[in-house]
Amino acid sequence: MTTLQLKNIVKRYKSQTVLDDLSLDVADGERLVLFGPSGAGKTVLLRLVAGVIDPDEGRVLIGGEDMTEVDAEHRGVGMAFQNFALFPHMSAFDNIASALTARRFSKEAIAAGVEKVAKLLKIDHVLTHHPKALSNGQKQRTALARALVGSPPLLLLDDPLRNVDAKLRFEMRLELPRLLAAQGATVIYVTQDYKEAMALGDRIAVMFEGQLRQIGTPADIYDTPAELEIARLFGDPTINLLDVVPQRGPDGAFAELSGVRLRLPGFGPEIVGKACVLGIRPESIVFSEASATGAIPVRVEAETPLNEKTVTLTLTARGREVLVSRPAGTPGPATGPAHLAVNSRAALLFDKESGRLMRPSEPASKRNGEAA
Ligand SMILES: Nc1ncnc2c1ncn2[C@@H]1O[C@H](COP(=O)(O)OP(=O)(O)OP(=O)(O)O)[C@@H](O)[C@H]1O
Repeated sequence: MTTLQLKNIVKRYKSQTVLDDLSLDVADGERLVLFGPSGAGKTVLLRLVAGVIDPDEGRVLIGGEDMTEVDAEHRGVGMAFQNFALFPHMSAFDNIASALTARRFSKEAIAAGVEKVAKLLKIDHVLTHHPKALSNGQKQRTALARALVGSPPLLLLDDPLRNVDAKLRFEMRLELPRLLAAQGATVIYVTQDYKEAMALGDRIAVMFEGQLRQIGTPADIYDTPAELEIARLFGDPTINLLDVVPQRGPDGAFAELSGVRLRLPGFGPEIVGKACVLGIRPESIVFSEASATGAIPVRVEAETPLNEKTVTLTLTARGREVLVSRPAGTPGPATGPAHLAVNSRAALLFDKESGRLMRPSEPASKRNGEAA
């Protein structure tokens, strides 16, 4: 059963169309991450599902029932906001309990519910505190506890980790999937952080300017981003993007890098002579011997050691920057001349004009048989 269906939703504020004919299906128990830049319309979409605002056009179905005209409190939806939105005059306990009091639970049932979720979120020792006496992390957990306490079948979380420090964000990124899975709820989770999106989402819906531009598993989005803009937003260091005009060779199309031919497996005459952008993730490139087939000469400019990887900036013969990423602790070249081997099967080709990903015309099985 589909828990949530949005059908052709349009939302306008004055002359601005904030949600533009948006349709989306979220399956029962699925964790869908809504990812996109600031102003994309993510919060408006969540508020619309919650029933806090109404669409100008389109329908909102929850559990197969049309809820478009139903009030927020009767939709069975839990929501946590990025700014916590806690009641300042209430204790953490009362803030969490406020989600239940409207539903006429007994005092004992409320206390049991609040304590259970507070323990889970490790805030059971601060339940008597008012928000001003809570750290940002505790406020964030209190807001989350309030959203979780009634075990709503549909949970809407609006960038709940945005205002917490990096350490807590890291911890919560690990903890939240387990916590949300234990709840068994269907979750829509908004974030602008691609790592959070990849860690938390069964699927990621990428949103720009009120439209969903791509929906897929984290691997789908990372490996085959539908647009240049999406490719740029996923990955650290960011994907290498190089302008190329593919040419025709004896074995199919190729692009030239530092005077060396990089084959574009599966692509045919349709891309020859066309302005394209070649996308190569830094981890799809390794340093190689000068004598290796297809070795691309570069100059190593600088190296940046990060936590789990080392990133090297290189320049091609034409002065184009290419980043290479390798696991930390593995040997790399000194500054000066070096050679690169590119895994051409992992290379992506985008139409420069439209920014759309171009798909190879030959089936993958045939391409897999070719040398990289
Ligand atoms: N009540 C409102 N009145 C007028 N415009 C609004 C209103 N609420 C939202 N908007 C506009 O709708 C657009 C989308 O806003 P929204 O808050 O959904 O973006 P977002 O993707 O959640 O961004 P962020 O990640 O920064 O929270 C913005 O241009 C915003 O200015």
